[in-house]
Amino acid sequence: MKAALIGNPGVGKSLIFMQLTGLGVEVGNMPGSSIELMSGTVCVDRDQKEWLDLVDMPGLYSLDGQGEKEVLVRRVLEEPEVDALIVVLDATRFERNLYLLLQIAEYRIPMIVVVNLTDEAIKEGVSIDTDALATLLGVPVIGAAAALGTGIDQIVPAVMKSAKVSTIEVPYDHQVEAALRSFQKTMGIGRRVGLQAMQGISPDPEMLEVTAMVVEEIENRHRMSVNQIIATNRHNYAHSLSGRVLSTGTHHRRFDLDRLLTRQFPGIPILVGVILSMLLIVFAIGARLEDLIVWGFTTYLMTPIQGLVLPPLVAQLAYSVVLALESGFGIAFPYIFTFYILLSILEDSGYMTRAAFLADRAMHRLGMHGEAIIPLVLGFGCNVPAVMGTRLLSSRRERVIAAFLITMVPCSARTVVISGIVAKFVGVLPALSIYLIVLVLILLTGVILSRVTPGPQYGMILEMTPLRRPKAGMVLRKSWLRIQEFLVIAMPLLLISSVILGLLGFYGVIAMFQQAAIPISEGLLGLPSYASTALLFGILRKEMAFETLTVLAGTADLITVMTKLQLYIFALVSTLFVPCISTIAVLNRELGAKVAGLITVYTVLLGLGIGALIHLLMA
Ligand SMILES: Nc1nc2c(ncn2[C@@H]2O[C@H](COP(=O)(O)OP(=O)(O)OP(=O)(O)O)[C@@H](O)[C@H]2O)c(=O)[nH]1
Ligand SMILES: [Mg+2]
Repeated sequence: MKAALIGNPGVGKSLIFMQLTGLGVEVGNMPGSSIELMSGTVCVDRDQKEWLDLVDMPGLYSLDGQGEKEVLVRRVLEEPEVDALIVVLDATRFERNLYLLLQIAEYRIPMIVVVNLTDEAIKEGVSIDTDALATLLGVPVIGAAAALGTGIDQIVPAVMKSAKVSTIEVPYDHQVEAALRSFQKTMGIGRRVGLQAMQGISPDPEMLEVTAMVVEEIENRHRMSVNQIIATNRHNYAHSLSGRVLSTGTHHRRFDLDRLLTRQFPGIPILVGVILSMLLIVFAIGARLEDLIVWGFTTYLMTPIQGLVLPPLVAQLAYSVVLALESGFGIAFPYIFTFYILLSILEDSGYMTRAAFLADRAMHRLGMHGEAIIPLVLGFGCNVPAVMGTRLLSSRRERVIAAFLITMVPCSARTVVISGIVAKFVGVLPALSIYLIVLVLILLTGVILSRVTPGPQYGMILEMTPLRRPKAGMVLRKSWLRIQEFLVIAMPLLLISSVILGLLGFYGVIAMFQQAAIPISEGLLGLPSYASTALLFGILRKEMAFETLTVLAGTADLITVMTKLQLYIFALVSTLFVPCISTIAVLNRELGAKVAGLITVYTVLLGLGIGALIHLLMA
């Protein structure tokens, strides 16, 4: 048996999925945490070997529309394998959640309803009569608070035993109803298919042609689009249903934190403060952890290996492997993990949506909406999931712009380079100035792109998720999940490329490259010639630029072999210069080779250009 979780964004579908299957998925207090289907199994009865296949779907506000998520979810609903739906509703946004439920009911798939977030609702003085709702809908209704684990144990038994097709039906405008009846009679098509066809959603061009004529007639009479008529009917019905089951008590609002966070003042200074403190914490904690892990690696692995007498090629290979492990675990891990923890706290507290709200105006200048700030901020962690996160944006135009800007955002690996080289040897202020330069370049690039990128702009619906106290277990779990992704994607790549580059070095190919690149490294940027090799390694994983530089310079105390200006330029260029291989791969997958190629060329030119400019001005 197969069941799918469906509902608005941020209602707790992924949390319920996780609790039922024990599998880790992204849970976040911001819209669009899930963008892909995720499936797992739940053991219903061990003795009878009974299993329930469960699918977690991305959240959406409506099933109409041609967005990627809508198309994806509709496809699942049309699959004959889906035996039951678990419709998850947010008790604190009940009426709007019912709107989607009414649409889901039109698919006539057996379902159960979970009214989640009842703990939040109680705080707001809202209560929902689940029995009355069950009677109105004709399906089982479970009250739940997934974060506390209440109600979760009733879900699977209800799905297995009592899921039913809901009896609820929206009464539409009588002309729409008449049209639906005539479609049924003449073409034998059901209510849901007819409604969708009237809204232009159908795989059958003939049907669209027939419905288009009817639609035109209705629209002429109502002076309103059929989409609007249908949506209004649903809204009104959801409103009346909600009125019959929801009651509000008096609720006292304490201190209104939201007003502080979402106004230009003091919202913007707070936002800047939050981002700055995040960076400083990552610098500080990451550096401590890094010292500790690198020390361990050197003492227990590197030194013993160097002590062994091995054939040169074997020694080189062993060295490459240890180097990759060290740069993965020792250098990237401490910064990335610290960053992910902070990011998860921000997400779960609900602050991210406040940031998006504040950023909306600025984002419009860049040809995007406020919600684009979410993937952009994710980019500080790792560009790869951030580029995947652009799927939540509504148009390709926005996705292309966002992808361009995301690849410029200093990810945690670049933070490693900046903090390990500049913050450590040059100073904290110069390190922050790199972020400032990058920010200015991102803004300029955004303004230019929004002028030159063709395509329509859409309106935005940004969900203001409630402010909540993040839960430690959840934050750790999510950070761990993300770091696993990093280990799975990045570590193998790091190992392979470290070995390949080690071999290239062994056979003298790198020396040739280094020689050929002297006009750029020494001439254009004023760096030592081996810097070009370090930059080349940086394409694999950004922090490897730093690691390689140390190796080639022959000392971890870089300040003894390079000037402060050289270190600064090196860090700046490697920050801007080409996204890493994994990012290029995901850009290629998400937006095509052309966009991936353009972004790559642009960032190379930008990195070299800015580096050369600073060299010219300061040297
Ligand atoms: N207080 C409270 N918080 C909850 C409850 N259920 C979920 N949450 C929180 O709500 C946020 C959103 O949960 P998710 O499980 O990511 O929601 P989702 O429906 O999968 O969201 P999308 O994937 O964006 O559609 C997370 O911060 C959860 O911890 C609940 O019953 N009570
Ligand atoms: Mg989810």
